[in-house]
Amino acid sequence: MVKDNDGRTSRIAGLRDMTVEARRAAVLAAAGLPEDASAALAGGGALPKALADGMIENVIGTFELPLGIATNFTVNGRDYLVPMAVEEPSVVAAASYMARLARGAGGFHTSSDAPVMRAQVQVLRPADPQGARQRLLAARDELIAIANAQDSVLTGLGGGCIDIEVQVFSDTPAGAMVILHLLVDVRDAMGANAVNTMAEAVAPRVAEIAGAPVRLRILSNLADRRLVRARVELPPEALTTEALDGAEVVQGVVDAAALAVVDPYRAATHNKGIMNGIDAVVLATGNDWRAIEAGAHAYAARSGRYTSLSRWEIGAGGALVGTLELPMAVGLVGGATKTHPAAQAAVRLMGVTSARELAEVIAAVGLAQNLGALRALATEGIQKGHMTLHARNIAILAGATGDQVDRVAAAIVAAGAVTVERARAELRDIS
Ligand SMILES: CC(C)(COP(=O)([O-])OP(=O)([O-])OC[C@H]1O[C@@H](n2cnc3c(N)ncnc32)[C@H](O)[C@@H]1OP(=O)([O-])[O-])[C@@H](O)C(=O)NCCC(=O)NCCSC(=O)C[C@@](C)(O)CC(=O)[O-]
Ligand SMILES: NC(=O)C1=CN([C@@H]2O[C@H](COP(=O)(O)OP(=O)(O)OC[C@H]3O[C@@H](n4cnc5c(N)ncnc54)[C@H](OP(=O)(O)O)[C@@H]3O)[C@@H](O)[C@H]2O)C=CC1
Repeated sequence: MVKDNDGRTSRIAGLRDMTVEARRAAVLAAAGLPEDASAALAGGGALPKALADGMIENVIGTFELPLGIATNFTVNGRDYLVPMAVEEPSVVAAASYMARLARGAGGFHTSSDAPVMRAQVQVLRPADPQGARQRLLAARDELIAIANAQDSVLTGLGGGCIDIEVQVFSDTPAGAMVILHLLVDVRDAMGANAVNTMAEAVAPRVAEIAGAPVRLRILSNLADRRLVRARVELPPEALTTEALDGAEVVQGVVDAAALAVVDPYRAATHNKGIMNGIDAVVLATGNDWRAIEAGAHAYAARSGRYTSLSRWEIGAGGALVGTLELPMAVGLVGGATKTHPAAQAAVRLMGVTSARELAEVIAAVGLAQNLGALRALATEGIQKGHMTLHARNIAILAGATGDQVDRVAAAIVAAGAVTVERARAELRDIS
């Protein structure tokens, strides 16, 4: 077992072949977590009804998803076991596989901006939009002070409103508008509530200064001051398959990725593959996946044309170099991150101690997921690996239970017919 310098390891041989209980125990042991984290990760009532009732409205129960662990991740020289809540087969396997390949080449390298969010305050139809803009910019210090008076906890932690920006839209369907942005360092929070409070607090003074009414006061999910970046570099040998040498696979990945740069139809699917990994970790850690999705796709369209969030190039020595950059507004406090017991246990399992560290690991998972799909698409095609794992779902749909599931799944994969009809026939044969 390779261990990193924290004594934690993300490499657990044979994990896939264990029972669910044995896997959970192995994962907790590898993460150095005590047994008491086990119940929260096991599901089956880990989110008490009373707690759920306090989280949203009109609660009638809880809804569960499988929680899997992506293995093999090394990010900036540190090992991470990554919790992923997702319903789609082959996502966890593909991420783990690509992380295993990356691990042999130094793993993933990441960086991130300070956790700065934007809140927007919309001023409607000022008589003098440019004059209003300049008056607001001149009142920068006063507006920052009003904003920061709202959250002494945040400012005490070194965060708070750090700047303002003002933009004029002289022609909208509702006339001219001046939009003030508050730029707020939200530290370890996702930050929506924190910045919304500030936006509402500055609004009356903004209206006074601009000489016109204010309407919207809300954060922007295009968190482009809070970007995260991940990079991986794989020598061609790492990508060699039975049928293709490494250089061919590298070229195949680069070719496949190029279409997503220029074609929105392909970019949507390519980015969906990235979000397969990102959303699963965002969800497992109790974060707001709609916010992450909105930010990612708005960032992908920032030039006016929707494009790929990642880039794949051929670097020195024929290495495959992959890079990903996107907004990542995730937190370790606030929202469900501190109330949901499984989310808290997932964060402990990862061993992240800041929102930025969490964001960076998530970006590494997104890049690994993207490579998993591209490698499969550039070589054997997506159906082989994906459908093999999907076969278990099909077996269950056909009515298989217990050990019938694996037997039926193996039979329909061997027959090359991963369909419910074939699974029913196989089930009849073994019953
Ligand atoms: C599925 C694999 C990994 C099989 O690939 P394989 O070559 O059969 O795998 P393997 O059995 O040789 O195992 C290699 C490693 O993969 C992992 N692995 C392998 N199997 C398991 C498993 N059952 N449970 C847990 N981990 C698994 C595991 O890490 C293992 O190493 P180990 O740690 O064992 O030494 C491969 O075919 C693959 O990566 N396929 C791509 C799958 C994928 O991308 N799925 C996403 C869903 S499709 C989609 O929604 C997005 C898409 C595709 O449209 C995006 C786009 O178009 O860009
Ligand atoms: N468009 C969108 O995306 C929207 C999203 N939301 C929701 O907002 C929620 C997230 O808002 P968020 O502001 O993060 O949540 P919270 O308001 O729950 O948490 C943030 C607060 O936690 C306190 N805090 C304690 N320790 C820290 C620390 N280390 N770093 C930062 N803050 C700390 C701060 O002050 P204090 O203790 O004084 O509160 C801070 O204001 C999510 O549930 C999201 O779904 C809401 C509206 C819109």
